[in-house]
Amino acid sequence: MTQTPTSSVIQAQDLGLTFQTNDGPVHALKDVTLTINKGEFVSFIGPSGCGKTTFLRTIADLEQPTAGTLTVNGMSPSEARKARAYGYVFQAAGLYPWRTIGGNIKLPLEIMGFSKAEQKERCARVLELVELAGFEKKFPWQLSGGMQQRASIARALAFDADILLMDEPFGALDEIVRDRLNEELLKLWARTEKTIGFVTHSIPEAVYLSTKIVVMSPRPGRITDIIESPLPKERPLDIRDSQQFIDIAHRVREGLRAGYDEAAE
Ligand SMILES: Nc1ncnc2c1ncn2[C@@H]1O[C@H](COP(=O)(O)OP(=O)(O)OP(=O)(O)O)[C@@H](O)[C@H]1O
Repeated sequence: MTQTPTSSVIQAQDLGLTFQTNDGPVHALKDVTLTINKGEFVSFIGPSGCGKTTFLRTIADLEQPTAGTLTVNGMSPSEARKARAYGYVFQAAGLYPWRTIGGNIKLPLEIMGFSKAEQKERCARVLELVELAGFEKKFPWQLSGGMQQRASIARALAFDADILLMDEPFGALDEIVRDRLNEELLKLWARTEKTIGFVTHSIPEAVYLSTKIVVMSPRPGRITDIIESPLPKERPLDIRDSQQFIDIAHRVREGLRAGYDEAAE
């Protein structure tokens, strides 16, 4: 088998972000050094307030770092945003209720000035990818929560950016739907070869999905462990019963506990 050379897509070096608030400075990120390579699926896990969302938002140029350096595809986050380097999926599906699913997916494409024909073609393609073909004319309220979240993923995929940033996209869904979407997301990742940054609170979700798991802890928000997953790329759901899976989950839990202990000191 030939090994594809790894190239770094996101590179953070000693990255810091301190918010100045009325209650004093909040160190949302401190000394974050991380490389995300092309085609990796990287999860960020940690307790509330450890800076997971802030890190994703900094990559997306929605927050400005106060220390260190960050590059996305070799560019500054602002240049990468202008080059439409990524799609972003938020915690809530965030679909406009007065627009159909197709209308929601086409909206950013409209704003970007894609032709009607191109919008139609892209919309059909991404709906197919998330297995929602045939739902283009439905309104969000006619879809289940899981389907709405898939539509929101389709909208993020419509730009065809190489990087997909996902902030707890399945957090509000029940476990059975979440399992199914996790499986579908892995298939989608394998088909599209995107680089994915994924925020979660769930240890099984992080271990099941990721090639790399970044464990974080709060006050200040920092990385306590980076785990390269030895699991194969092809992952049936029952891989979660394997010893290898249990061992990785154990290491994530240990990393989380270490972060808690340090923060309490
Ligand atoms: N705009 C802001 N102004 C001030 N403080 C902020 C701002 N955004 C985030 N913070 C603070 O920065 C820290 C990190 O927040 P962040 O939302 O990144 O954490 P998180 O790990 O994503 O948490 P959660 O799991 O609850 O979403 C928190 O203490 C939060 O209160």
